[in-house]
Amino acid sequence: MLRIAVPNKGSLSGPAAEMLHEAGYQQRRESKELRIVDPTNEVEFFYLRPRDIAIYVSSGRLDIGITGRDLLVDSGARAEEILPLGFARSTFHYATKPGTANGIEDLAGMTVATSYEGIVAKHFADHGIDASVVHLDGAVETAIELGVAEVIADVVETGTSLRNAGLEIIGEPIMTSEAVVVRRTGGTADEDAEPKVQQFLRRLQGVLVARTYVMMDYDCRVEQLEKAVALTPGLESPTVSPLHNEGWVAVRAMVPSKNAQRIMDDLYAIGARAILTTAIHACRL
Ligand SMILES: Nc1ncnc2c1ncn2[C@@H]1O[C@H](COP(=O)(O)OP(=O)(O)OP(=O)(O)O)[C@@H](O)[C@H]1O
Ligand SMILES: O=P(O)(O)OC[C@H]1O[C@H](OP(=O)(O)OP(=O)(O)O)[C@H](O)[C@@H]1O
Ligand SMILES: [Mg+2]
Repeated sequence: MLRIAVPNKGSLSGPAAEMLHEAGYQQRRESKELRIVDPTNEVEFFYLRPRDIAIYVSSGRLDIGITGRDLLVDSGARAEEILPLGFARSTFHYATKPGTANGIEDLAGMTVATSYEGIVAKHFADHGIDASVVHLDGAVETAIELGVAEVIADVVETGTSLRNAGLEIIGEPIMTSEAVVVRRTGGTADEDAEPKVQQFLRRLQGVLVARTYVMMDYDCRVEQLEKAVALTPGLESPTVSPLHNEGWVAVRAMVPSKNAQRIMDDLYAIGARAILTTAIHACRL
């Protein structure tokens, strides 16, 4: 049975459960459940604090887990990212009151409040900056107003929390993050679990593709086929089938959903007709 760690709370928890559900896995019915077995898929899910997940996985007690890249790095655990999942995207920044510092070199000698001590300590060490770090559990934006620190280092998503606290970002992002699948560094603890891990990853990749692509069908004149195929090259190559009316073909190809409307316009402009897009619910590439 594959043993998988899943976030039990916070920004990662809902989207992770949704993705697992779309991939065909049973999920918990109620937020107090900390462990469930999905017998059909031979998987056991452990609902854990996202911050602890890399630590469990590195210990070898659990095969893989879903957590944030920033939380993985912050933990310092011997675990590695094997698949980015495209949700819970964020950046990690230093921020302070305007006029306090212009760049990270000005942070020397200052006190930085953060919930991500591991990331900040490493960043300072890499840049040879000598500054103090104060660990706070959350709401770190308030630390400056209350005099606990001169600078904060925190997750930024929309920037609303920084703006509300009257803070501005200093320097480039320390890192960019999103949800990721992690396993123990150097391979899954239990070698026999490897084929099941690969199957799990294929299912999640299938969900990612289904979320980012649509299927496009259209009819076009044979003379326009090469131009049309250039607009819709598909992943390998589009399917082209004859139509009953001579001189016409039907074409089918996957296209990135964010470009679908523009491609439909371009196809129409070269004479394609009956252009349809349909959602992909699941796939294996
Ligand atoms: N707006 C956001 N706030 C916090 N974390 C976010 C946000 N957007 C994405 N994330 C990501 O979610 C993960 C943090 O999740 P975690 O559950 O530890 O904190 P949280 O969502 O702030 O929950 P809480 O603080 O309520 O426990 C990190 O990987 C972080 O990059
Ligand atoms: O850029 P934004 O869209 O404002 O999002 C970022 C904010 O969201 C998180 O806080 P959260 O609400 O999780 O509270 P916390 O600080 O107590 O964890 C994070 O710590 C930032 O404060
Ligand atoms: Mg938070």
